[in-house]
Amino acid sequence: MTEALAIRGLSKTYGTVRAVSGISLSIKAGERVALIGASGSGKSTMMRLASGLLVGDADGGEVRVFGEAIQSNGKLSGDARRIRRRIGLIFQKFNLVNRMSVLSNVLVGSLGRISALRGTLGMFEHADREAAWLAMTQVGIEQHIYKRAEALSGGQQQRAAIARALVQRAEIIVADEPIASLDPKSAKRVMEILSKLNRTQGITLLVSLHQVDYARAYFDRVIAMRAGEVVFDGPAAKLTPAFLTELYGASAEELILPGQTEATPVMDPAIIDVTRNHAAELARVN
Ligand SMILES: Nc1ncnc2c1ncn2[C@@H]1O[C@H](COP(=O)(O)OP(=O)(O)OP(=O)(O)O)[C@@H](O)[C@H]1O
Repeated sequence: MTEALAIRGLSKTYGTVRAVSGISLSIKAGERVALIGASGSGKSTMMRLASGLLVGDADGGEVRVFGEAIQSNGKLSGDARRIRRRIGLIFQKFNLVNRMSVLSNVLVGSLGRISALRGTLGMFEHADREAAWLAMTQVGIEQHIYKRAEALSGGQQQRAAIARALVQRAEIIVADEPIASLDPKSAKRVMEILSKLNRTQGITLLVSLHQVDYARAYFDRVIAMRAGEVVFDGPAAKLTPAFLTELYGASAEELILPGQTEATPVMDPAIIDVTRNHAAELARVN
């Protein structure tokens, strides 16, 4: 089976903090993989490295997306932008441009495919708009098409972000704590949509979660991180409370008891960069 994501010997150090330490893993096309770990275990860093939003240390690590190196030896590939189009990025804080319509936000997904001129003039073709409409119906937000993104609930905004990834024709969705800011009902809906996209369209999923219950309910395979390393990679069913306590000691509580440690909604520089790019692209097309 095709390898969607191949990570070999990847590390990332911030000053004296070893955020990711020599990770190697492989995710096959069509797999759904949850990434769990206590706060600070390296999940976000790993996902940014995997998506080419961040480069690893210059000591031999490599990330391949569908066979193409997006980064190696601490350097981003010259083709990183093109390769990254195969990855749909979903963040905890949705990353929509608030003052733009839901439609415009979803159409951003097609910007990588159309010419710069058409993008600049906002000349989306009928097919682009149709794809945006279809994606919005798939996630159930078509009735909000002309509303500003900021007028939507958190769950609806996250679904708009998923629709944008669909318009982008993402083959793998890398979602960094996509449900951490949502109420349980909205969280369940988002997880069901991601799961359905995996089943019906074969979209590969790599999703980080704070709550192991969701990992067990929606994923076949779970990768658990601790202090920058992979400490478990196997079936979700194995993650019993006793096993989690063995892996994490007292920190297991934040994974076992949902809602105990809501992640702080701080935007980091990489995410701000992505938002800025979307905003600049949207400003050009509107
Ligand atoms: N930009 C940065 N500068 C310095 N240190 C960082 C930076 N980003 C992450 N770190 C550190 O790297 C380690 C891993 O952080 P990371 O955000 O990847 O963990 P996480 O598992 O995603 O945590 P959380 O669940 O709280 O989001 C932590 O010790 C963190 O403080």
